Amino acid sequence: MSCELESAVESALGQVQNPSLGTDVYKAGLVHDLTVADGNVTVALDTTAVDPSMARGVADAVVSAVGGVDGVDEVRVRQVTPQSPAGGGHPGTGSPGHHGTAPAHGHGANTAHDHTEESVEGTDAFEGIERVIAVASAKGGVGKSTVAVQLACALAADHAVGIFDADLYGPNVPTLLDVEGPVRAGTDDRPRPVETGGVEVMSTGLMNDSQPLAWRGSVAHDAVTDLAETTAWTDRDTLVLDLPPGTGDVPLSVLQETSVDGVLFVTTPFQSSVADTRRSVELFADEGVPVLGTVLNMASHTCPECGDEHPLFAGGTDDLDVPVLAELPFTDDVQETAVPGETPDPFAELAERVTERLAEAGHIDVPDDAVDVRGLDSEARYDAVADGFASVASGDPFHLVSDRDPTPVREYLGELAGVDDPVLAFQPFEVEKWGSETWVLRTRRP
Ligand SMILES: Nc1ncnc2c1ncn2[C@@H]1O[C@H](COP(=O)(O)OP(=O)(O)OP(=O)(O)O)[C@@H](O)[C@H]1O
Repeated sequence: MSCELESAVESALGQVQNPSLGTDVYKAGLVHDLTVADGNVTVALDTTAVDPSMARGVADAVVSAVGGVDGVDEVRVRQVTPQSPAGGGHPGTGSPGHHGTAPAHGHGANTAHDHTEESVEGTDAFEGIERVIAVASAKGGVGKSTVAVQLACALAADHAVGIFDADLYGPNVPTLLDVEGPVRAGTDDRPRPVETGGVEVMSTGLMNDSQPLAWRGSVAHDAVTDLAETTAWTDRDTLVLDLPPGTGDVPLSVLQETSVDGVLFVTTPFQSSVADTRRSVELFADEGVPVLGTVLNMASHTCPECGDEHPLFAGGTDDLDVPVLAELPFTDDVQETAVPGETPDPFAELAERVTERLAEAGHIDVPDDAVDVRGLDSEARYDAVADGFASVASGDPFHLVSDRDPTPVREYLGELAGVDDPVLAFQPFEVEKWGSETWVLRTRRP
């Protein structure tokens, strides 16, 4: 460990203001632990005392400030609570409470600088996987895991599919697919998924009691994102993510910290379930996660005697603002073990609808004058941002479309605007993720 680097990092942390407490994050005691090793910096940050609306901004500012220190290659911010162990991540990996890329100091359209955005990388749990589809539900027991597993099996007919069970407390994906652990680690110490019929499966339900789950002591969302990040998938193009039910901390942080292209909600048509789903859909949409649609599960039952179809729940779906992609009957087929590539009809159709909706979600709703830096190299990105920003008057909106998390660009915008504290100056500063490679930033020129 280099002492110079460590003290440079500390002094960068001293520059990050905590707007709630009116002092820097270091003095405010928010930094619980700091590890600097070969250019990799991990900051254990407790933002529980910070106004929740600003906590994310503080974490972003830490990534930005530390990422700007010469010699820093990667910055991770691990969110900790006063009770959680600062170093409670998976051994050797660290758990990514928040991560991000950060630009270096002094970058500018005309500045030749080696330390560009590309040289400072965060880790993305599902990096390299073309499309990640999350399956969520407002309530438990509505068939979310069943739909997730059947969807994965249907997509496996044409794709290399993985399924990740993010339900720490009720992991039932292994049971539905009839697979067992234990999970084995490769030479790189990363857990290998278990495979069935070409589908790769990872779940805490595959771990047996004797396996040293260091992350058991960690907060739940860290445990899940940690496992997501370390799992050694093999060349998957599609990943189905079975979220825990509800809209608590765990599903939300999993969505925030992974590259999810779209979420599918599962509900029964029962009135209160639909009403809860509507609220959950709004919440997820507020988080910037594209909601693909809903599945109405156990909608009807076909009488084996007379062959007539009977609705199972009273109520409708008028309340839902998102399309219903499938109505699934209550059938015994669904209760049988799911087999990759051999899926009951309604799920094959659902897979097609989901694929269509994913393509539609690629459409981005931004004004024509938004600056689009997707696909540009580092220098061209800075040029495009500088040009676009120059044409924006003080108080007017500025929109940026990027193929990576644009949060660190705030520092650069701050330089362009000549403000001392970009976190305070750029309000609002909203980053919305539209897909695994599309982010939209909405802010105003101070
Ligand atoms: N369409 C269906 N027809 C018949 N049985 C179904 C159907 N959908 C789900 N089930 C059954 O309902 C039970 C609950 O399903 P599942 O475990 O998928 O729900 P869940 O929403 O994931 O629950 P939780 O998240 O609370 O664990 C399972 O026994 C499953 O086989």
